[in-house]
Amino acid sequence: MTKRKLIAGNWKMNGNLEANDALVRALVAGMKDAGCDVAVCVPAPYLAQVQMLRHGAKLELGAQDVSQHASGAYTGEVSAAMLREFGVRYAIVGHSERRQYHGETDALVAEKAKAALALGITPIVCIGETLAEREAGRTEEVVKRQMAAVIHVNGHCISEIVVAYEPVWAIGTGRTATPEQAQQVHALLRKQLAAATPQAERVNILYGGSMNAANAASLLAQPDIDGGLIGGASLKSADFLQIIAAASA
Ligand SMILES: O=C[C@H](O)COP(=O)(O)O
Repeated sequence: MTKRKLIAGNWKMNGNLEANDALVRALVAGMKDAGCDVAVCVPAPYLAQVQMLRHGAKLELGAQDVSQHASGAYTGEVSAAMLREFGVRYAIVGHSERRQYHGETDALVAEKAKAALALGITPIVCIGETLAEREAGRTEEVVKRQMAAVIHVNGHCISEIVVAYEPVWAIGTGRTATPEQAQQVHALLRKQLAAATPQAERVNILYGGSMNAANAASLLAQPDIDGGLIGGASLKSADFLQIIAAASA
């Protein structure tokens, strides 16, 4: 049986009550026949709103981050248990924007993935090299290091995660990795997972970085690209629905 692809929207710090309402209603109406899994990762204050709007639909709910701590004096943090109360199925961890602007390290990202898994939330673990790292020929070394940290901490349940390969130079820039460039890294990650678990084929490895309605089909046709983590294009229902359609084909 072929694995279902996963299309996850990452709204980042965008949205408001009115715009979210229109977007989610359009998605729920337009994705009735989706042949892939679909999620939207929304800002924490809107989890309750989107949970209510998606009621009864196949649209899954995701968070954009999760604390590595279970509870306690950690001002500003949101725990996996809290996310669970709002029906959250996925939590992005280690997005490059959090690594870059919030100093998140490989070790912290691995702990966040562990905290999510402990509460039955699937972490979408983001990894990817910067432009400088790619140009220095360090792509393989960087993505392997980021992946290894997550495998090290989550060894026995590593097949339960989702991986998102997001080359930093492709995020929000309109400069997409070619299908071949992305496939090359995805294959490498699959191999690394296979060394850690006999169930590496189960793991959805998503591509992220300027994926849009026009380029989704060619990226998703690659053997190791099992879906997408979509930023900008997930804010427009028509574009996001076209990507969902491409992943359903
Ligand atoms: O999480 C999503 C990625 O950062 C991709 O964002 P983008 O589709 O706007 O390039």
